[in-house]
Amino acid sequence: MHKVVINVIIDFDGILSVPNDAMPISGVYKQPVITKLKRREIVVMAGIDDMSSSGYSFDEVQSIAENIKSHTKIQPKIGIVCGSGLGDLANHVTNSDTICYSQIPKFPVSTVPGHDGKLVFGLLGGKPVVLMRGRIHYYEGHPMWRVAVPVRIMKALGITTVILTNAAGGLNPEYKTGDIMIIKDHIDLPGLTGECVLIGKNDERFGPRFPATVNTYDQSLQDLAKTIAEKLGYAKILRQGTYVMVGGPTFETVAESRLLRLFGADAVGMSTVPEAIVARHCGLRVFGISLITDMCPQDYNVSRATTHEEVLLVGERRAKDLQKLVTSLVEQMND
Ligand SMILES: O=P(O)(O)O[C@@H]1C[C@H](O)[C@@H](CO)O1
Ligand SMILES: Nc1nc2[nH]cnc2c(=O)[nH]1
Repeated sequence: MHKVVINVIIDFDGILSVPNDAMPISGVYKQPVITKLKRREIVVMAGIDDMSSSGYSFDEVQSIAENIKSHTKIQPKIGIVCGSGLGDLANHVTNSDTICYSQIPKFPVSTVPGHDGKLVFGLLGGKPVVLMRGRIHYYEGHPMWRVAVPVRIMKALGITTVILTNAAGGLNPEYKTGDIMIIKDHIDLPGLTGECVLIGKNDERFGPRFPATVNTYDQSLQDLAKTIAEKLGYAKILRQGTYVMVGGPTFETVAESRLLRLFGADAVGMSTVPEAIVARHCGLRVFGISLITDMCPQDYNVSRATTHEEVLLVGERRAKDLQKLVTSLVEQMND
C-alpha cells in the first residue's frame, strides 16, 4: 500500500492537513490549505486503518472459531497458553486433536523457538481443554491486539477459564532459577506507556470500554494452586508475586532490572499481560504462572547475560513439575 506522509497542524477549530510534497511545513497556517478534515478522513487518506489496533471484528473472531471447531469434536472449557519451553504440557493431553496455527485462516503464527504453533485439543485431568502450544509475542512485530486475539478465539470456542504460563526473569532477590511463581498481579508496562492491548475501537460484544483490572488473577484458583503445589512437595520453590511485562526482545540491563524491582515487580517477562487483560475483558477466569528461568542481574559485579537457550533449558528441566501442577489444578478446579 502506498502511504502518504501528511503533516498536520492541530487547531482548536479542527485539523488542517498539508500533504508533505505540496510544501514544507513551517510556521502556522492561518487558513486550511486543502480543507478541514476530520481525523478519520486524514487517516483514510494516509492509508492507515485507525481501527486496526482493535483487530479482528467480533464476527471475524466467531468465524475463526467456527473453522477451528470443524477440526475437532472436543468442546474445551479451559484454555492453556504454554510459555517458552513449556509446550510439553500438551503431552499429557489424551484423545488429542492437533491443528497447526498455519492451517487456520487468520490465526497468528509464532516465530519463536520453543513455541511450536499448534492448538492441541483433548482431555487433561479428565476435562476438555485446548492448549496453545506456542504464543504470539509483541516483539515479533505483531500489533498488541494480535498477540492476544487467540484468547478471544478460545472464548468463542467456549472456554470459561484461561491458564497462562510463561518463562520469566526473577527480580525478587529471594527468588531462584527454577522457582514457580503463581501470578497474583501484573504491571502492564506497555499499557502504562500507551500500548494497552485494548486501545482502539471497543466492541461491547467483547467487553466493556473501561474494564477494571483489579483482581485479574482469580483468587480461588491461586489458593487451589498453592494447596496443590504444597501437596506435591513444591513448597520450597513456590512463590506468589507480581509479573511485569516489557516489550522485549532485549533482556534487561542492570539499571532496568533495578527499576522494575523498584516498581514492585517480582518477575519480568515479555508476554501474558495482554492475554490476561483480554481474557478479563471478555469475562474469562484467569490463572497465571511463571517459571523463573533466570535471575535478572541487579549488580554490575555479578551480571551475566541471559540467553533464550538457557530459558528453554530451565523450562525443560521443570516441565514435569509444571505439568503435574497444571494437570491437578485443571482436575480439581470447578468449571
Ligand atoms: O512466551 P514466554 O513469555 O514464556 O517467553 C519468554 C519471553 C520471551 O519470549 C522468551 C525469552 O527467552 O521467553
Ligand atoms: N524480559 C525478560 N523476559 C524473560 N523471559 C525469560 N527470562 C526473562 C528475562 O530475564 N527477562
